Amino acid sequence: MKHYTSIKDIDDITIWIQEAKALKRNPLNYKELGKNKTLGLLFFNSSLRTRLSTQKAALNLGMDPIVMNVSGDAWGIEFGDGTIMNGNTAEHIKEAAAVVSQYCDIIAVRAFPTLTDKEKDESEQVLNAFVKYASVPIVNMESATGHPLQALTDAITISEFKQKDKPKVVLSWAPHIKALPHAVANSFIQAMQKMDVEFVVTHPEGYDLSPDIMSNTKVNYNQTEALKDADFVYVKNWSNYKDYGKVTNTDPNWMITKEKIGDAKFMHCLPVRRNLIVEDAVLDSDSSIVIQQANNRTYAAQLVLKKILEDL
Ligand SMILES: NCCC[C@H](NC(=O)CCC(=O)O)C(=O)O
Ligand SMILES: NC(=O)OP(=O)(O)O
Repeated sequence: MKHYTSIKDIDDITIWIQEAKALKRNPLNYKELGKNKTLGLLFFNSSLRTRLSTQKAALNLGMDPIVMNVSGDAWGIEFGDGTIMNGNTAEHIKEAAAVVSQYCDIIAVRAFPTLTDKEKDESEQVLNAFVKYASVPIVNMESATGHPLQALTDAITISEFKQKDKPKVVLSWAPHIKALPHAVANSFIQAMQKMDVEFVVTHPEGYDLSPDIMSNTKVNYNQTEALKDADFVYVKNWSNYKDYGKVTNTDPNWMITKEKIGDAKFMHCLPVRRNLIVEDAVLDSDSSIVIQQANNRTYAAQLVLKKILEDL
């Protein structure tokens, strides 16, 4: 594999899940594979899990990770083509990506959307500029429209915890005070489309996600109906997609409660705001598998890095 930028880079999710589980059983089996190889992690946004689990994955493979908070610490990077750079940006992505490529064998990038410029976000300006101007493979650590390391993690976690061949998985929107990206929901939907699951998405009317992502995925605007007989309830807030990046609904009735999820397992990518997205009673119960889910971030990242290293 060259780059890992979206769920579309997964050729066979069933095989990938088996491979990730094998890495989890023996995480140090490929300690020689990444020897003397450097992974550069570039963060334009905050992170706890991605930052640590991707480094952990690299270390398990014998790689040397180096990390930079690009926003704030680096020079402001210009992404526009032909821009007269007399504003706040000091160097162009053409130089920045070419330079970093000389220090790193693989570059991983986190760059959230603007949530104000839909066209720019959907063009994946930052991620695609790295793909275009870097001379080494690029890994998406959450971009404007996708979080494929998270969604691979989620697929592995569902496979581990499922009690039946074809579990029912529900993606439910939940309220939040801030405008959040669509990336986690987008990639989760794309991963579930590749899995053998009964899948339904529930959210308030008007909060429909991109039709390109949804394709013919089932939507039910009635959360109670959607959650019926669920085995996994995956919860995520996202801002309005049509009224782009706006928070047009904060209805607390969409919060996930113990009563609502019943016997289902609760999943969330984290960080999660307690008693806004989900009540304490869920997170503090055995229904919640968010900690085990976050653990799998390491093995999802390790599998992706292993596949790229093998093709270097
Ligand atoms: N990487 C996992 C989620 C990252 C981001 N969440 C956030 O920004 C939450 C921030 C807050 O709760 O203030 C998102 O939704 O895409
Ligand atoms: N789930 C996730 O990506 O967490 P971080 O934002 O903390 O990396």
